[in-house]
Amino acid sequence: MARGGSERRAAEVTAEFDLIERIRMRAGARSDVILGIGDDAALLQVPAGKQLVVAMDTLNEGVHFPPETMAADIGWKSLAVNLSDLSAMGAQPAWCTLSLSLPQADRAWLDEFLDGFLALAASHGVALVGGDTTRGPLSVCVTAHGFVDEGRALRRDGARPGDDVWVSGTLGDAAAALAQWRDGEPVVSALKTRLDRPTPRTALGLALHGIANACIDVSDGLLADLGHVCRSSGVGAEISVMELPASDALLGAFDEGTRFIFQATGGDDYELCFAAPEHCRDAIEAIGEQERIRVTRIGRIIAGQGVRALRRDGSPWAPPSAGYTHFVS
Ligand SMILES: Nc1ncnc2c1ncn2[C@@H]1O[C@H](COP(=O)(O)OP(=O)(O)OP(=O)(O)O)[C@@H](O)[C@H]1O
Ligand SMILES: Cc1ncc(C[n+]2csc(CCOP(=O)(O)O)c2C)c(N)n1
Ligand SMILES: [Mg+2]
Repeated sequence: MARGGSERRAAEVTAEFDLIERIRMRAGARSDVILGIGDDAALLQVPAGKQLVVAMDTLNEGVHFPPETMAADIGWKSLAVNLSDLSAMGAQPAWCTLSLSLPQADRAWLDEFLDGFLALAASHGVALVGGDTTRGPLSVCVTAHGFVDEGRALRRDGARPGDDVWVSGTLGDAAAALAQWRDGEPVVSALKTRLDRPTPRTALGLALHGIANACIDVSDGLLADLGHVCRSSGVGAEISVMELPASDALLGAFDEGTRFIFQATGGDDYELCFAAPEHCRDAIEAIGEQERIRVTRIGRIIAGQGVRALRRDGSPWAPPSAGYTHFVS
């Protein structure tokens, strides 16, 4: 029998607090969380001599992930993209908040979501300190908070002509997985993992202090994101499309022309792109070995403006777009 308005509202109130309680029970603890989930706001202790670094990113169903994405993967990715922003600032992550908009109070979905979210949080020592739970189309908004030594953050505005341009890991896997999904093809599992479970490059970001002059994480696409660094720094850049690092899975699944588009413009990579002086080359290679992460020199910063992508013979390579942009159909 259909329930009346006040009875239905009462059931929804119970459901909301039931969900919040399930989150609170698993949120993780840190000694610098004075007051976590349960009051009007969280109370957090920033260490002396540190600056607080704050990032926020949202994932919307159908925009940031395909509707059939597993709840645990949505959980992982929603935190990963935020930790990726902190890594690009060279920050040590500490806390996060989670705003969940859910079509219905589905406990099983929430538990799986938390499995992914909290596995990544625990691996980075991050405590979930608050959030918001509402009904609406599936949307996940996370903030991540971390620390840097005063004045030491890696920023977008410090690249200088003559710097090398580097990128971590490999590029294009996530975009390739998305293309296979869109085309209704079976998605190669190594590519799908890169789309669903990006790895924040936290240790690399921390190790780049005193080395990188500028840094950004690649979310919209390499050319678009390097473009942000160039604009902020008042410089230009040249990159060699041939030098862009590719995974074996990508090399095995796509021809060169398609692969270059994914790598240079596809986005969803969550690798770090950074500018560093030439004399830091050995140090950067050593960091890559120590952190067991591939680091590849893909070009250089030049005077001027804009990012130019070049083919092997030095001729310009022009992709259909530089990267992902919201509100463009
Ligand atoms: N609605 C908003 N209100 C205030 N600041 C915003 C808003 N949207 C974006 N910003 C700010 O604009 C800057 C650029 O944000 P943007 O989302 O483009 O970068 P990003 O989060 O690093 O990239 P991506 O979202 O692709 O991962 C950031 O400083 C961000 O905090
Ligand atoms: C279903 C589906 N369609 C498209 C994409 C690709 N995509 C969406 S947003 C974005 C940039 C980063 O987002 P933001 O700038 O909002 O942080 C990218 C590369 C996807 N992942 N899933
Ligand atoms: Mg953003």
